[in-house]
Amino acid sequence: MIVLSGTIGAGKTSLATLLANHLGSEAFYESVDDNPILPLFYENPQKYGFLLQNYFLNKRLDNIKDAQGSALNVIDRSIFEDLLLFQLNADLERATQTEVQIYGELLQNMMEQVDFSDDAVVKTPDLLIYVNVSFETMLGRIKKRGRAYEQIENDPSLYDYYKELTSRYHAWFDNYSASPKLMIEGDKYDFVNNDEHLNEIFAIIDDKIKELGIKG
Ligand SMILES: Nc1ncnc2c1ncn2[C@@H]1O[C@H](COP(=O)(O)OP(=O)(O)OP(=O)(O)O)[C@@H](O)[C@H]1O
Repeated sequence: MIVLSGTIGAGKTSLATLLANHLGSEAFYESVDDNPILPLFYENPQKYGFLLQNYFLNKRLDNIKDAQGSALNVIDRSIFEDLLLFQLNADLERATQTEVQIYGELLQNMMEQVDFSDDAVVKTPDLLIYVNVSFETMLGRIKKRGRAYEQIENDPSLYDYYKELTSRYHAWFDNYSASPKLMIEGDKYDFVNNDEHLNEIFAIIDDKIKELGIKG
């Protein structure tokens, strides 16, 4: 299983589709627009933060189970980043540190590999790909995509939230050690609109898959 990671608007969902197509595997998505908690969370993070994390945890585990068929299947967002977002929310007093602790322990427990039979669900990715985009690119994408609850015009406090999120993402990726990892420069390669860039990205990922011996 290949999992994508990166901040809001990094291009994970698009890359998941393109990459799965390229690898002849399947992509699995966390549908953002159907998420009933997300708009509530943006409106009242204190009230809905913990519920949102539990919602995501459940959905991401579903994705991991669904993606078991092939090591080349692609998931559009890793389960590991949620703790980063939740910790940020707690540090901004939109959730409590106790909630983060309980959530973190639950996550750890759920991710533990307890079944060693041949058909056990393998929860750790074969490869994590981080799409690194700058703060400016992130803001541009959020604006262009236009999801109402993500817009800074509707809630100016989101500017600081997004800024802090961007800087924490870099540290998160540096510290990530649950699986092999690869960083892609999302500012440099416009893989959504430029086929040449897309092919360059594919070549980088193909090399890594070969080096790691990942087979479908
Ligand atoms: N654990 C979380 N806690 C709080 N908000 C979250 C969490 N995970 C995702 N979100 C929010 O959900 C929305 C979707 O984020 P996500 O990065 O998964 O998708 P995306 O923005 O469509 O990414 P891409 O454009 O790279 O496909 C964003 O508003 C993000 O802030």
